[in-house]
Amino acid sequence: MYGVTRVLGIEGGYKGFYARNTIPLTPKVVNDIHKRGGTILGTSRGGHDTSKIVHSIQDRGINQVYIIGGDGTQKGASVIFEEIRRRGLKVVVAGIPKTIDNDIPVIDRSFGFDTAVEEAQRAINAAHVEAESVENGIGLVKLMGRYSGFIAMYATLASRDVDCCLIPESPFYLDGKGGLYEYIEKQLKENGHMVIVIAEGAGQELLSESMQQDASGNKLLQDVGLWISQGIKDYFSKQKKMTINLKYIDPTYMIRAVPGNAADNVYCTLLAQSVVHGAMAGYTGFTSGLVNGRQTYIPFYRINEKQHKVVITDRMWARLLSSTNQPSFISNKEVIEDRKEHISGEEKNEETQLLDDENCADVVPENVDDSHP
Ligand SMILES: Nc1ncnc2c1ncn2[C@@H]1O[C@H](COP(=O)(O)OP(=O)(O)OP(=O)(O)O)[C@@H](O)[C@H]1O
Ligand SMILES: O=P(O)(O)OC[C@H]1O[C@](O)(CO)[C@@H](O)[C@@H]1O
Repeated sequence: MYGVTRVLGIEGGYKGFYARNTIPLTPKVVNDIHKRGGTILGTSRGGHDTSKIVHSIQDRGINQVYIIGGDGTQKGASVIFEEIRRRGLKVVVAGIPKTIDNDIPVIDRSFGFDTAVEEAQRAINAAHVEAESVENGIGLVKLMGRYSGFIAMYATLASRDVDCCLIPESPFYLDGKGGLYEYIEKQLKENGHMVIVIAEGAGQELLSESMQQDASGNKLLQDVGLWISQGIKDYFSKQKKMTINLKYIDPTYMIRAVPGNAADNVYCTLLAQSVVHGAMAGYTGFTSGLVNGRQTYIPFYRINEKQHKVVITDRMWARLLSSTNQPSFISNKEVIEDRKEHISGEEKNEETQLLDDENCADVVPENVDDSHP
């Protein structure tokens, strides 16, 4: 359509700009890539040397740069865009939101998220089958989500087999009234089994603090799945003298490695075509994505101004609580504070904009435990 004859793929993430060869991306090379998981270009963490990257873009005579990845990648793209602008180069920089975590703000969802939620169903289903087959069975599934629990929340909502979903945004506690152990005991007594989903970033404040970071500067997390498995086993064997059968499933990399599903493949086509149209129309410094179902170009500064996280005082989390019947682990006071924070000024999010304040009673979810300090 635009008469482009040369498209280069940069290998291995940002460091590939200055450390490795390029791959010519011809129609033949990319023809079947949507049927494979992973990336034919390779990926890496760290290695964002802005000056070297922009030198390499200049040296190679590249005039449009399309950068595919998660929230960190979009930040890196923005820094490249600023440097290109500073040098006065005529080079477009555009971002494509691709991450299973769905932690990129503004847009409806990132490419890969839908697939991850779908694939997580298989693990949750396995956990349910295993838990149901034994006496006092607990199926525990760990899902990805370092800082945001979208995969865990949506996988839980989709499955309906989950009795408790733990995410980074919703602090929880183990012992005492309204705690996780009490809830597990109740579920086992009532149903004989239960399924727990935990996002990898959940409850990290309860584990010993890790100071380590990966090459991109992301905090290296402790394995919360192993930790909580051990905690539950110890609690029931030592404190309750009760036999439980806990099966822990960690499908995280298996989920990330699958090819995109149909919905994600359609979304990917839409993102790819739109981002090229945007660049060809002369836009730069933007990420392409759906907002309220409409294709948009969002300036990097808007994409990168905050982290996208589950808002636990919004309706989606309330829907989850009422679907699992788990304790909310938060007090009325915390809910009200949190709502104030999220409803203030222009920060009103899409969910809360559906009703004006005057249409709302002072609603606090019924299942909020008011008794815990
Ligand atoms: N603030 C930043 N400035 C420049 N580069 C950054 C910044 N944050 C991250 N990057 C770079 O972006 C790349 C990807 O970042 P990161 O490893 O955090 O993954 P991501 O894009 O968030 O995707 P995911 O976490 O979903 O795998 C890395 O090369 C990292 O160095
Ligand atoms: O172990 P790795 O390859 O650094 O990736 C783990 C991280 O990648 C992500 O899946 C995003 O791709 C995060 O949810 C997770 O914390």
